[in-house]
Amino acid sequence: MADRLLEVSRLNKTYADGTAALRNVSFDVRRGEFVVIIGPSGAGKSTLLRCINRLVDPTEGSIRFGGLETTRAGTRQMRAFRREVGMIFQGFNLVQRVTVLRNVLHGRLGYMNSLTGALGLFSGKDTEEAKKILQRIGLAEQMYKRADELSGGQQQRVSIARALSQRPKLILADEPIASLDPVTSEVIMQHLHAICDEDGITCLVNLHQVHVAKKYATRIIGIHKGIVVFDGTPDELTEDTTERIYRK
Ligand SMILES: Nc1ncnc2c1ncn2[C@@H]1O[C@H](COP(=O)(O)OP(=O)(O)OP(=O)(O)O)[C@@H](O)[C@H]1O
Repeated sequence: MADRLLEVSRLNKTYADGTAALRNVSFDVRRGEFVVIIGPSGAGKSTLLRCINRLVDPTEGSIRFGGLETTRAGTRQMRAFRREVGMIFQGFNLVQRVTVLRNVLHGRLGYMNSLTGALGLFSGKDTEEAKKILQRIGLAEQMYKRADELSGGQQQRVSIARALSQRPKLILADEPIASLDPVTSEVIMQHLHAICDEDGITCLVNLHQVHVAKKYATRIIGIHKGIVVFDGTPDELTEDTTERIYRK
């Protein structure tokens, strides 16, 4: 189907110590979906996102992104793939000592050659674009501050802005609100959801909070011990199913 962006098929990941983190995971994601992955600690949520962005090598199975089999992609194809996939992490992963604006511009590095990238020679167009993104996410006044001068919620907004500056087709967010208070978490989820919705960006988010998943997801995938045990709409996720996902 043409509107399928991601196809995960019979994915297995067993770590070197024998831990089976993912078992036969299969699902497709259509363009524009906002998918939330839930499951208890250790269920395999991070491993799944890391296999999709190729930070972790799957043991078996296939991951197709826009038709590209990422598990067999060459260097050039991986470079293009990395430009099209934005990552958001629990710990923000910003460069603390540089400005907010420069952190956002780092999203453009995949489009530059290694020399201009290493020297930080961002174009005027990229800089203007980064400023617009910061305005959009409510951080225009902070753009010349160092990243470490910002609150956790502001830093996470910077990391959303950095992902956006890549002009991604897919955003993978690994527990983006796990270290934030409930009010700040809400702000982050609102920004992430609104941006993906407005720009037609597909999003996969790992979350621990079921009520947040139900509020924002167009679709929820529940993982228990490496197995997909639920895949449906927020309305279809009953209390019984939630208990099944989180059972010990
Ligand atoms: N590098 C690794 N080596 C060995 N085992 C690992 C490694 N990374 C994760 N695991 C194990 O794989 C399983 C899945 O872990 P993963 O971090 O993917 O789960 P998770 O659902 O994201 O958990 P959390 O919500 O706590 O982050 C766990 O049993 C974990 O201990």
